[in-house]
Amino acid sequence: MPTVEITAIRKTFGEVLALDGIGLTVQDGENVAVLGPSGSGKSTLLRIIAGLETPDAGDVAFGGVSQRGIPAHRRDCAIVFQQFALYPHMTAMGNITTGLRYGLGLSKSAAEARAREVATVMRVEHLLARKPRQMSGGQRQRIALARALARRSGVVLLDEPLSGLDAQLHAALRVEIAAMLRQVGATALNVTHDQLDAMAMADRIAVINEGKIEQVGTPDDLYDHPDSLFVAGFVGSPPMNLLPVESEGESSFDAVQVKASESVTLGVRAEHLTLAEPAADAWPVSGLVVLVEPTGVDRVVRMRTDRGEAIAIRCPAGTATPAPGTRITASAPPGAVRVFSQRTGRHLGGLDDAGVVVCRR
Ligand SMILES: Nc1ncnc2c1ncn2[C@@H]1O[C@H](COP(=O)(O)OP(=O)(O)OP(=O)(O)O)[C@@H](O)[C@H]1O
Repeated sequence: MPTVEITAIRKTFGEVLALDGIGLTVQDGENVAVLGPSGSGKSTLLRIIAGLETPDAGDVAFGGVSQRGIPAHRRDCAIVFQQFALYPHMTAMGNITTGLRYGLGLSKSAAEARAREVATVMRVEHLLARKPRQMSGGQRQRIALARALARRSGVVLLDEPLSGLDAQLHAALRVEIAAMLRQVGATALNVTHDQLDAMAMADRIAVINEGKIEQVGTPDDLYDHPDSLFVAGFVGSPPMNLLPVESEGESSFDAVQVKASESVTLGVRAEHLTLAEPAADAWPVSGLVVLVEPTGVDRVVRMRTDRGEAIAIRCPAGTATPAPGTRITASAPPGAVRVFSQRTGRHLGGLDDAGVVVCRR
């Protein structure tokens, strides 16, 4: 399967700069999620890779071959859109085979054999004689995916393939799609605004914001080592707790003095805060309990500090949790705290790096 190389892609729509120098390489057989908020440029990037949109600058290459000037229907890629876009008057079999017959030039019997093969893998054989209106949303999406995979393209592009499905189906199909892509070995790009989908499905995630890539990494990289405030606040559920501090100022961590040449923000994950008796070197942060959310696996205690920051603390299930309105103190091991520049939004590397000193008062 081809490697997809995206180099310095720029795209404007009139005044709007949709993509601002995007570079990304997806390895042979790898599944990369492009994760970002609405309007960040995800769909535009996918459409450029598919050849449905032309970039102002930059290039897309499949397996080392530039796709410049190659029309969408001649590129070795299949795309699954958010809207399933099945032909309503055709059966599922017709929907899968049409492209194979008229796009790839397969005979009717060869196209139908291939459709049956992929339908078996997708467990939708029993739906082949049905028309879209006779299927549920999840079934229609499986057929749309089967249609894309039946092309046996080297590159599979998915644009929010799970949106509009109910929560249970969404979670089930997420697992199936990821397994299916692995099975066919396709090089896949999967656009989503849902970080749980990205974390669950992808080998690596490219986080995109305002037309630029913020960070590319494995789900664990992004979670444990966010390069920017944007990634820290976007990846993870709950997202990283963020505590702004003016330069030479005090933070909501009671025991902590920050000495920095610029204003910084301290970040700490909910599971690194504990309500248990703090270790001697731990950093305490106090506030009022707003809400306790049982998640089944554990409980998330929502607290508001005296400075007004919203803090989430993950507590093991079965432990006693404080009632709303109670004043509590949580604490974090200093090593779990990340420091970000407020000016650039970037991670400053470590507590003592880049002119930032964070120490006990
Ligand atoms: N055909 C177009 N004409 C004008 N502006 C466009 C066009 N397509 C996209 N844009 C603009 O480009 C930016 C990126 O849009 P894009 O659809 O790629 O974002 P997205 O991240 O996929 O968003 P969503 O998750 O809401 O689909 C947005 O500001 C959008 O308004």
